[in-house]
Amino acid sequence: MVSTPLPVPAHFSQAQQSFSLKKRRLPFSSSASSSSLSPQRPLSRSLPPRPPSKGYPPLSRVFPQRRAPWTPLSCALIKNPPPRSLYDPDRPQSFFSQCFINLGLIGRGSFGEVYKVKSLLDGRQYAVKRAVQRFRSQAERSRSIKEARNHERLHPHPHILGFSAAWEEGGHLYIQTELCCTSLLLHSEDQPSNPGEACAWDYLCDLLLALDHLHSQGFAHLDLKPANVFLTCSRRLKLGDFGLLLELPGESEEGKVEGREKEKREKDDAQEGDPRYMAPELLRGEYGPAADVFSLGVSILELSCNIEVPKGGEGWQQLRKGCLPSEFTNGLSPDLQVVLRLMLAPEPRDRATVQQLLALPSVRKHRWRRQVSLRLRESWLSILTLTQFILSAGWSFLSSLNLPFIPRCPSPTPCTPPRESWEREGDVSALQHSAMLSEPDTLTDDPVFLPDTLGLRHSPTFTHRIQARLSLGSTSTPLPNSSSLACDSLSHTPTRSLTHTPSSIHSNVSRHTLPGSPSLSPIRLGSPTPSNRSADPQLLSDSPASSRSCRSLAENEQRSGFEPKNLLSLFDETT
Ligand SMILES: Nc1ncnc2c1ncn2[C@@H]1O[C@H](COP(=O)(O)OP(=O)(O)OP(=O)(O)O)[C@@H](O)[C@H]1O
Repeated sequence: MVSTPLPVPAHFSQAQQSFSLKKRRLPFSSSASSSSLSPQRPLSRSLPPRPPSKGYPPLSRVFPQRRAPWTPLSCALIKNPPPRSLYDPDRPQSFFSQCFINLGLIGRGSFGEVYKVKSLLDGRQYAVKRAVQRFRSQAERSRSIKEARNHERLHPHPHILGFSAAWEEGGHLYIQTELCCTSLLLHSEDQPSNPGEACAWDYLCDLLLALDHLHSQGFAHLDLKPANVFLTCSRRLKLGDFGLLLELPGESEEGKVEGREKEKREKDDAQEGDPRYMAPELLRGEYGPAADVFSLGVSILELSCNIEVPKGGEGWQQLRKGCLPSEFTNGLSPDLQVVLRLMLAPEPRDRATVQQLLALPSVRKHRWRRQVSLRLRESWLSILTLTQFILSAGWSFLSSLNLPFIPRCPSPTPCTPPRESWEREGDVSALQHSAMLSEPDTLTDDPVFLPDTLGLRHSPTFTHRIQARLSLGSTSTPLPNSSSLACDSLSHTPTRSLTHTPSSIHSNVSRHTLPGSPSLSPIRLGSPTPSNRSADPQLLSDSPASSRSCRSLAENEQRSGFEPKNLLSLFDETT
């Protein structure tokens, strides 16, 4: 009997037809300038476009707007709010500005921006994901809260991204999690060559342990893919992004009935994950832990064979019928091929469970090796960090003694930076200045969240979701550049529409300014009124206050060691 091909969702229509070798990410500098939004990139990382906005809270131009209050969303934060000495709601600064030092933007996804921060509560570094869009409906708000609460409910595990807190402020959702180095997708694309089978076994062992923990707690992830897996500095894998997490029905009879109702509600709510990693039974509405095993199988196939997995077409159908691309998998060891077949069985009941996979002799052997190498690497890293700390503490102690035989660090000689970096510096300072000079709007965004422009790494799904949104399904529309996208998604008021070119690392402009950045009081930008003249140093000379701030600006610029020289002054100096 000829089996009917599986129905293909509408958004699969622009899919790659088959398997192809993975394209390597360009070196960082060039990829930053050419931007990850290059139209040549394969259409391989998209998810269905988000539903259109159903409305937006009205803003009054007549009555002053008040910042929407800070609302803790995670249970831990509700029970233990930060002490008033750290966060005082009566102060004009946001909760984020009062409790964290923003160390910079580390990534941008379709849903939010991720910042590296230092918590002022415990002095440790975290990642804070901030939704770029305000909640547009109550349903969206409930979904986001559910994501945060579900993540919080997962007990800590060495292979699950640690959750710290979630809150809402100014209509934006914030989720504070453990800080990692990068995502598995970015890491594998950054490798100069195929990471090989040994790495694939490591990834498999870590992720099987993560899934085992998740499934034993009664959850299914439903969106497992390399972009949702993070790597720590010791190369330990952590499963993250619990946006589609599904709670499975309980074991007891009572629990089963209640669970089935809950499951039905959850399923009605459930969204589709990335089509490339999606298990075939999800299209029939059968959600369960087996779907995670299939997605893990596709991820390991992708990583071990270094291929782009198709998101539709014949290749997609074949993979869901249990046919692996032999031209790629023939190079793998028989053990890994067996494991892949067990994970990619078309029917969920034929598919191996996580427990069965963990019990396989080949997996047990690699698991043991992986544990040893992880422990060694983590111990080595701890020793390095400790040594570094002791050395720097010792050095600062010796320097404070002013001993004659301790050489002083020579102050950096000012040099003329290459032209490109002037331009970038100029862009950044323009950005910083515009942020510092603009009056903090009670409703608009906190200036700590200025858009980063260069060095910013969009999460791979971001580009394609934006493209999907822009072209509404047509791939022919060329993508705008990243700066215009940043403006598009981030500017809420005309004064904030930034027309700069991609520029350097996002910097922190809050009450916690980074060392060397000028600390100016907020002044509105716009036409040259007395209050905004400080934006232009030439206009400053006539007011004492403004000349003071100009001087401090100039001093700061000198301190930073970059002072563009013109050719005439260089000529004067030499003659
Ligand atoms: N905890 C973290 N530690 C380090 N980097 C992170 C962390 N969380 C996210 N990132 C970085 O930020 C980028 C964007 O994050 P993320 O993918 O979670 O956003 P998103 O909006 O959920 O994206 P999408 O929904 O498109 O997957 C990632 O590619 C990753 O590089």
